[in-house]
Amino acid sequence: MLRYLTAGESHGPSLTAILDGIPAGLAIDTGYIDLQLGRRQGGYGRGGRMGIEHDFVEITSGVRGGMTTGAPVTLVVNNKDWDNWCDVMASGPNADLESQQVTRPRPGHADLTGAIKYGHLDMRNVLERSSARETAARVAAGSVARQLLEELGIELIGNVVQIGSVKAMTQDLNAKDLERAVLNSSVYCADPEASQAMINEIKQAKDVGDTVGGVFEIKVFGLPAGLGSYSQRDRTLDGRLAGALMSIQAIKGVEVGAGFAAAAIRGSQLHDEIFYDFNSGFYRQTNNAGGIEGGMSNGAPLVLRAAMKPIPTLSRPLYTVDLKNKMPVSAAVERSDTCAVPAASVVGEAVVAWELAVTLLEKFGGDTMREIKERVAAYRQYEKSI
Ligand SMILES: Cc1cc2nc3c(=O)[nH]c(=O)nc-3n(C[C@H](O)[C@H](O)[C@H](O)COP(=O)(O)O)c2cc1C
Ligand SMILES: C=C(O[C@@H]1CC(C(=O)O)=C[C@@H](OP(=O)(O)O)[C@H]1O)C(=O)O
Repeated sequence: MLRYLTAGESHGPSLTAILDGIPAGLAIDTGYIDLQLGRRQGGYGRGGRMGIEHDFVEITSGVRGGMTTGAPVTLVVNNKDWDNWCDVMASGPNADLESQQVTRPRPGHADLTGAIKYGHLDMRNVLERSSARETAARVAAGSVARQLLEELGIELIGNVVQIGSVKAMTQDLNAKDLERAVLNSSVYCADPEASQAMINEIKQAKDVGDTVGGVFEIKVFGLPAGLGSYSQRDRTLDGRLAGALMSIQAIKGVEVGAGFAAAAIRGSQLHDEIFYDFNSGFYRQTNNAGGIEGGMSNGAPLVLRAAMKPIPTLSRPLYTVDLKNKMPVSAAVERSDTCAVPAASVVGEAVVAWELAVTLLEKFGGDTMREIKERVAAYRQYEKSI
């Protein structure tokens, strides 16, 4: 069974992910993990914190000589900002709990409900863990899963398709060309014209002390048919991927394939007709299903979209109520991002990669990469020959 946990506060010393169930014999390239961590820090619209951090991974267990051993893999990403926060964040009795106390909850953030739930007056105790800083650990974990998938010929890439009201044109590209186009854009959008308009949209929001959200699309190429299952509801691939994407901070909607648009068209226009080729097996000429039918991958590329709301911390803050005296005040203003949709797209890639690795190991089992590769290769032959 493949699973992981993360721990760590936004301004604490570090973030940690413990990955359990990673098969032995997987080559781990820390440079690859660092590349993904760097992408997550980037994207036009990020705030001052990203100028402080320079994320890279340290592996403290489960890997020897660049190969996984089958033992739990521990990944650590240090917070450089800790140096500026160690007095406030110290775990001992001498911590300076007063100076950075947060008592003015930000509408749209976890502050108020977290304070009620965990019984805090100082909402620093909430925001430290609810912060999307935690997604650095998730990207590190997802990058390990992604290396496993890549060894099996499965590739994925996130593409920002909307920022505020600016939408990109559909890009029907193969995995490599899509990745190239995304990496070329400072908002991680494969459509160069839309990229520039998206940057302007973010600038305009920032100029008036506001924030902006958007939509990213994750495409996965090279999946075998049959990951996930219809046999129990908690095993459906679409349910699990939607859950993974919705678990990212500020994600408020997920679509698979035609998604919400499917509700407005007839079945005859929507469903992907099935064809057969004697060399390559079953295929479809359209992909409105987004690569999932009956809770299982159907062999076509996966197409998932996630909608992100605008960042809750505004430099022209909204009204709120001070927890100390219940008087109306402006919400706390923390240093903040204006738009983090490009970063969220990299987090989306990571959580999707992880979930796919889980379902893949569920189907094929195996404690070593050799076993898994043999089983996947045999299954791919079977898929073609059926
Ligand atoms: C990559 C990323 C960066 C984020 N940056 C900020 C930020 O700088 N300021 C902020 O208030 N919220 C930021 N958020 C969003 C909050 O973390 C999120 O809205 C909050 O945790 C409440 O969760 P919810 O929106 O899912 O309800 C970011 C989210 C992501 C995914
Ligand atoms: C630190 C990261 O994102 C943070 C997410 C975040 C939030 O409230 O979610 C608030 C900001 O933190 P700070 O208050 O330290 O500037 C972002 O910078 C990161 O992505 O690595």
